Amino acid sequence: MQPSSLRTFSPQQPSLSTQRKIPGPPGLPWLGQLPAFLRTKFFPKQMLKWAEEYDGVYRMEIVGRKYVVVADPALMAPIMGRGCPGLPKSEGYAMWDPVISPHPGVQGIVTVSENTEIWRTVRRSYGPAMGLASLGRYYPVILRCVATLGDYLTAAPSAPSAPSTSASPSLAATASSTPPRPAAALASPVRTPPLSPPPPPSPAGGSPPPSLEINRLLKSLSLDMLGLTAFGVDFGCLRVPEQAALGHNLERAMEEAGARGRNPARRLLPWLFEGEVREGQAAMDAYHAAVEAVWRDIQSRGPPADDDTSFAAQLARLADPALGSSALSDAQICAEIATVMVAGYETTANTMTWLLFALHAYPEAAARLEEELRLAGLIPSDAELDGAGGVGDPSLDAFLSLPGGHEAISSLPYLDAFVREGLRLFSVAPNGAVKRVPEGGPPARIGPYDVEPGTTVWVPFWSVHLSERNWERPLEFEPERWMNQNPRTGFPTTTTTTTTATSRCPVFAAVGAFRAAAEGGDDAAFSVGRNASSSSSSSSSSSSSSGNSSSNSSNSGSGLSSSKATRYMPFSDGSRNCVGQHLGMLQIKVVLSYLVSRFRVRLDEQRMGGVARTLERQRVNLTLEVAGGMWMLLEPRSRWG
Ligand code: HEM
Repeated sequence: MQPSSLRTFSPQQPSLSTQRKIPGPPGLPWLGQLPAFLRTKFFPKQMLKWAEEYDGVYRMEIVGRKYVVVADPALMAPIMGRGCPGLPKSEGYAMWDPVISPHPGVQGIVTVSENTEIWRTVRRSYGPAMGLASLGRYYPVILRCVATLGDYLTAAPSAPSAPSTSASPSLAATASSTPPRPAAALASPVRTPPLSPPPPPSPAGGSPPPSLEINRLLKSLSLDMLGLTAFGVDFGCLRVPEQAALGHNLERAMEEAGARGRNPARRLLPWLFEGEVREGQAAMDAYHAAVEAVWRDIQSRGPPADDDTSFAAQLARLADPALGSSALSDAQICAEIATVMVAGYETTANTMTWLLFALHAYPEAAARLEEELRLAGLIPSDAELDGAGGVGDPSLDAFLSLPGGHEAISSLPYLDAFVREGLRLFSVAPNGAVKRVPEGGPPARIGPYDVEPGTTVWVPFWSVHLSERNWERPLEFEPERWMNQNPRTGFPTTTTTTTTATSRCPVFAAVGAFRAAAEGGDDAAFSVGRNASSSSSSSSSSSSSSGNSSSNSSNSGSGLSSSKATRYMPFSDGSRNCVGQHLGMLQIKVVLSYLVSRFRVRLDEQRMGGVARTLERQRVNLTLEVAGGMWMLLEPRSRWG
């Protein structure tokens, strides 16, 4: 089947169809497709199979609940809220609330269903802290963290939070303007973290590097980066093993909340589950204590300076009593801190993990990336390594002396393509976005369909990113495909050949007409019934509210410039897209390029059973990970590491 970007559809006005006309897999009465979900080990694959079978839109029912699943790029806008308010999020997100806050009813911006006034206020305030213009302030902090990981991996003296005793003379220059705070009492350890011990120093040309569970290390790195960039707090997860308990508590808390969401008996009859629920609750309590400690730390700094638009400063402003009734309470601010940690922790760490895996699994792409980094001067030459005389970190120096700094790194074309392709093939949020058509209102119009109130509308990113109807060779890792693709929509930046769609029935013909309209940017095709005449949250729905102005403007110059179709949404899309996407991308690019600069990265084939076996071990709680961790060998490029 051809990718939809290559199709032409007749632009006839489609006739509306009811939800019942949407095809879907057979299911049992009331249970619906539940047995199929329970049978499958990795349900994103099952959903992808159905997306292929039913041409991108299908209907499901699970325990009496109605779902419409959409993987068709042309139908996304009215769901996600691109150029229109979009649908509210499913109330199902509330299952994560016990992690976000110990206070019933207090939510963070990621779980709140409607785009409420608080959501708008918070989101708007994050703009200056998380937008592209703010990235410069975070770059040295990110470098500091990744250099600490590099030192840890080579068992060199770890890069401390006090730059003066740094292993690298140039690390001192990376001190941020806001000095990081020590993390005393932040972690409240509940579980002992099984961090891989640092490998013993390897003599030059000596024995092969030891195997390391890299995902755990990258999770610690991710928390350290979040702590320093977002809150100005040094969690020290990489340096101080006990501090890594913060990540463990967060994961355990998420696991417990997920288990309670799937099985309400766990909440109602906790004694049935022996110590598990108690242990899960203890992890949640410890996590909340850590979050409160972060907030106390931010408060202890006093009112932020006028020109301070850091994330911590913006949080402090949200709580300013001068805002009167609009000021957020301590509980609400803590919920926002907890939210940002939930949202930015595993997503970033697991993406970095899959990208390191990609270096091994796709050696040609890895070689091209290495070549680009070498040409940019980011992989020190042998002469530079020898000249370093074993002092400091030549890789870090190369990054620090790169003209253009973080902007130069962000715009390396192959690195960008490599990361984007990784975010597609290893969709770290495979479940995607889950929305709903509100009860008691009109149906939502999605493409040619009227979708009934009370229906859950599910956009699984795994299906969107890996469907054969959306992409050519979707299961191949081809960074090259990004060389002429709009980074936001995933569609080619030049108009390409077109073919005729196969229409299996009149409903599909109607869908086809909507696709044509989507690719032509016909707004009329995207009105969502319930909101067509409402302006309720439209003012805040554009990504500019998060300072993501470049996201929208990146369409310009594209052959699909006015298009609302999108087949690429690792950071979601529309009004509820990711606030931290620019920061996340920068972290990922710096970490990946730094590790390539300093190490040769290989999978521990023996332990992981090879590339295919590793892929078979993909699993998902909230994010895509590998069961049992990712064991890898990182061989220093030189004896200095
Ligand atoms: C590779 C890294 C990341 C990926 C792939 C990612 C992906 C996503 C996705 C898919 C959503 C939408 C979730 C949903 O609607 O169910 C989201 C929302 C969000 N993300 Fe990220 N994220 C990443 C990093 C970060 C970072 C580093 C931060 C913060 C520092 C962050 C903060 C948020 C917040 C606050 C939201 C909620 C926005 C709202 O609902 O208005 N994310 N992210």
